[in-house]
Amino acid sequence: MDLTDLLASNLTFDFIIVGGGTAGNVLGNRLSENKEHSIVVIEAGGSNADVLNIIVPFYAPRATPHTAQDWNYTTIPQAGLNDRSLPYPRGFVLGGSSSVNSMAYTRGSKDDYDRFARVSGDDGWSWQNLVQYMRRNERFHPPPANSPERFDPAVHSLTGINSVSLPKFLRDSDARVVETTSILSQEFPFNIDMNSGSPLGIGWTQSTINNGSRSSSATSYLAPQYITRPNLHVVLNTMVTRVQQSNHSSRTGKPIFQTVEFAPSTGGPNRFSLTAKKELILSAGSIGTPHILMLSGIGDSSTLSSIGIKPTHILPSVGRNLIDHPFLRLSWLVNSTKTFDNAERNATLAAEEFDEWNSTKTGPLADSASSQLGWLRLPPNSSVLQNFSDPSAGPLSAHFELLFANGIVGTPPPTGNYFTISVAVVSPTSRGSVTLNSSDPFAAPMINPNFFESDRDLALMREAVRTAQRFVAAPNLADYILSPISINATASDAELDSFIRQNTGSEDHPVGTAAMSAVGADYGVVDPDLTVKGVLGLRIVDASIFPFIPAAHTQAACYTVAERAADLIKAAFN
Ligand SMILES: Cc1cc2nc3c(=O)[nH]c(=O)nc-3n(C[C@H](O)[C@H](O)[C@H](O)COP(=O)(O)OP(=O)(O)OC[C@H]3O[C@@H](n4cnc5c(N)ncnc54)[C@H](O)[C@@H]3O)c2cc1C
Repeated sequence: MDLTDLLASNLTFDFIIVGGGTAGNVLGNRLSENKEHSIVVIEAGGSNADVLNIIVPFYAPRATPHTAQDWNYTTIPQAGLNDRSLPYPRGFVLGGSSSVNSMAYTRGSKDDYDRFARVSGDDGWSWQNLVQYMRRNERFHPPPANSPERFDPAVHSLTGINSVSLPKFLRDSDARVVETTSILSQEFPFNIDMNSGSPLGIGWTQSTINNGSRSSSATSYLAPQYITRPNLHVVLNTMVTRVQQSNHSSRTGKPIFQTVEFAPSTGGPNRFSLTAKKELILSAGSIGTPHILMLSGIGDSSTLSSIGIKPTHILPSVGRNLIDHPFLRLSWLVNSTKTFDNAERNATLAAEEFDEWNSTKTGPLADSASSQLGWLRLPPNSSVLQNFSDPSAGPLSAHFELLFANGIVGTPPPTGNYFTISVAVVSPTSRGSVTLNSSDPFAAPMINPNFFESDRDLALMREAVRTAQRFVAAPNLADYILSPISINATASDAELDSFIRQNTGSEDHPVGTAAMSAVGADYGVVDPDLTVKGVLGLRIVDASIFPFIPAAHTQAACYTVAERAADLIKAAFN
C-alpha cells in the first residue's frame, strides 16, 4: 500500500517496523507468523519489482550508485584517501541493500560471532547459538550431483527462506583460480565451504541467487505467500522523519518511544504519525537508523542542540563506531579472449546474453561477477603483526579478502581482456561516524567511514595488494597474466601507499552506528536484546547494532541478527 492507503485505513499496529530492508522484512515475516499480531513495515523507497538491474544478477553493479534505487549518499572528504569523497550506496527500495548488493553470502567466522557474545555478555550471540538462525535464513540450492566438489552439504540448510546458490555459469578464470590453490596451496589453500565458521582459504562464492534471479529480503521474506497475510502491511515511498515519546512508564519512569512520525518520501511539510501498541522497531540500516535517532533527539546532547534538535534522550554513542571495509580493485591484462569485458563493449553480444537470461535464466548474466572469494590472514611472523596488535576477532577470522573476477567489473577500457582481484581489509581498526548538520529529515547525514585513520589498516591493505600480486605470479598463470593495468609488483611501499590512497573505495559494508553493548555498559546504544538503552518500546534490528564488523560480507550476519531478534521479540510479547 502507499501512504494514502495507510492514512485512509485507520489501521492500528502491534509492531511498527521502520525500513523494509534486509532486516526489516525478516521481522515483518516472522512477527506476522502470529495471526494475533498486526504489523506494518514503513519503507522510504519504492517497489523492487520489474527493476532489471536488481533482478539480473550480473547487472548488480548497475543498481548503484546514483540510481533511483540508491539513497545517493556521498561521504565527507576522506583524509586517508587524499581528501576524496566517495559514493556511499544504500538501497532505497523494498529489500533495502539486499535488493542492490553484490549478493555474496558469507557468514564470517566463529570468532566474529563469539566476539559479539563476549562484548555483549550474551552467549545467545555466539556462533554456536546463532547457527540455528543462519539455517532459518538460508534455502540452499545444491548444484547438480555431478558438479565438482564446491561446497559441504553439512553446512547448509535447504529449508530456510532466502535462496543461496553457487555459480552455475563457469567462467574462463574459474579453473585457473582453483588450480592456483593447489599449486600455491601453502599461501592460498582451497576451502571447500567458507560458510562453515572456518572461512580461511579460497573457495567458491555462494550468492543470494534463486534460479538465475536475485533473492533479496523482498523476494524471499515478502514472497506472495507471506505478503498476502492479512496482518502484514507494507507501506512504500514513506519516509520516517523521527520517533517520538508516546508516554512514560508509571513503574520505572522511563520514557516510552512507540510513536513514529512520517511523510511522503517526495518531501513537503505534512507529517503524520502512528503509535505501536507493542513495539517500534528501527531497521533503517547503519545510516538510516542513527539518522532517525538523532532527528528524534536521541544521541549526544550538545551536538544535537548545536543544530537545533532538542535532546530527548542522551546516548552519545549514536552515530559513532561506524566501521566499514576499505576495498580496492586490481586488474591485469590477460592472454585470453574469454572474459566478460567483451559483452560490455559489444551490444550484439550483450543482447544475446540478455536474451538467454530472459528466456531461461541461465548464461553469463545469471551469476554475480565474482566466482571465488579468498579469506586470508597475515603470516604470524608478518612485520605488520609485530608492529601492531592483531585486529581480527580471532585466529579463524581473515585480515583481508581477495575477490576474483573474469574481467573488469564495470566499464572496461576500449580494448583488451582482463582478470581482476579486488582486495578488502576485513579486520579494520579505523572508526568513523554518522553525524548531522541539519535538522531537516530530508537532508543527507554526514557520513565519515574514516578509511585509513588507522595506519594498521593501510599496512593491511598493502599486504593484501602484495598477496594478490603473488597470486597472479603463480607458475600456472604465467602464460595467462600479461601485465598489471593498475600497479606494478615492483612498486615501492611509498608508491603503493599512494596508489591505495588514490584508488580505495568502500566495500559498502557499514555497521556499528547503534552498537550493542553489555547491560549497564557506559557506551553503546542497545542492550543485548536490541532494545534501546534507557527507554522502553523501541528496539533496533539491522547492521547498525553490530559491535564489530564481521570479516565477511555483511548481509548474512544481518539476516542472522534479524532472525534471532524475531525470536527475542516473540519471547518478550508471548
Ligand atoms: C552496493 C552494495 C553492495 C553490497 N554487496 C554485498 C554483498 O555482496 N554481500 C553482502 O553480504 N553484503 C553486501 N552489501 C552489504 C549488505 O547488503 C548490507 O550490510 C545489508 O543489506 C544491510 O542490511 P540492513 O537491514 O542493515 O539495511 P538495509 O538493507 O539497507 O535496509 C534499510 C532499509 O531502511 C530504509 N530506510 C532508511 N531510512 C528510512 C526512513 N527514514 N524511513 C523509511 N525507511 C527508511 C531503506 O530504504 C532500506 O530499505 C552491499 C551493500 C551495498 C549497498
